[in-house]
Amino acid sequence: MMNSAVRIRGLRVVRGPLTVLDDFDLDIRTGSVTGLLGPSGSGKSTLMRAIVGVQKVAGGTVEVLGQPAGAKVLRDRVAYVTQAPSVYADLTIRQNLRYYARVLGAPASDVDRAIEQVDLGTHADHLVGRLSGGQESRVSLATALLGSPELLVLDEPTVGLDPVLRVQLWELFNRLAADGATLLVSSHVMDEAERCERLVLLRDGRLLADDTLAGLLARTGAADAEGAFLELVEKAEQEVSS
Ligand SMILES: Nc1ncnc2c1ncn2[C@@H]1O[C@H](COP(=O)(O)OP(=O)(O)OP(=O)(O)O)[C@@H](O)[C@H]1O
Repeated sequence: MMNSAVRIRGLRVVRGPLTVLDDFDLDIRTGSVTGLLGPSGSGKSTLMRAIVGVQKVAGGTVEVLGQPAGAKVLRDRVAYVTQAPSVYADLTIRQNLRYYARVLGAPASDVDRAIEQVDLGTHADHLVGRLSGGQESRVSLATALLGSPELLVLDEPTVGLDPVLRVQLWELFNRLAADGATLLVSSHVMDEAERCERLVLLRDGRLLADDTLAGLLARTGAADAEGAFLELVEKAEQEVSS
C-alpha cells in the first residue's frame, strides 16, 4: 500500500458561481516532492487551500497525515506559504522569524537555520520592507521551515526569482524530502517540472496527469514538460468534442 501524506477522494469545491474542482482524486506520497503545475486559474491555489483546510468544500474527503484536512492536531505538522507575503515589513528578517518561531513553539535555533536555508544569511538584520520581492517571498518560505513540518504546501515559491536561486530552492525542497518531509509545490513554469519526483498537471480544475516526468514524456512523445502538457490538453479536448 502506498504511504500517502495526502489522500483526496471525490473533492468538490465551488467558489462563487464556479465549480473549481469536481470529483477530484489525488494521492501524494510521503517523502516526495510533487509539482503542481497548471496555467493561471486552473485551480492550484484552491487545491492547496483544501489540503491545508482553509477552503470550504462542497463534497468529498481530504485526509492529511491520516487526519481530516485542517484538524487542530495538524497545526504544527503542516506549513503553508501563500503567494501573498505574510511577514511584517517593519521588522527585520530575524525578528520576523523569531516571532513566528515563538508562535509555532519552534526552537529558537530554527531561526538561523531557516534563514540560511533560503540563503538570506547576509540580510538577516535588514528590514523586510526594504527587501526585493523575491527576497521577501523567501522570508515567507523561511517561516515554513521553522519547527520542521512534515508537509509543506508552497504556492509558487519560486516566482520572480532568478534561475540560480530557483535551482537552489528546488535543491532545498529535494533535501527536505530526502529527510522525510512531503512537499507540494505549485508553479506555472513548466521547466520547474524537471525538479520534481512527481507531476500533477491541472487544467480547468481537472487532473490532466499525475505521473513522473519520464512517464509523461513516454506517454505523450513530447520532448519536455511543456510539450507533454500541450499534448495532454489537446487529447483532453479531442475527448470532450468526440
Ligand atoms: N474567491 C473566489 N470567488 C470566486 N471564484 C474564485 C475565487 N477565488 C478563485 N476563484 C476562481 O477559481 C478558479 C481557480 O482559482 P485558483 O486561484 O485556484 O487558480 P490557480 O491555478 O491557483 O491560479 P493562479 O496561478 O493564477 O494563482 C479561477 O477560475 C478563479 O477565478
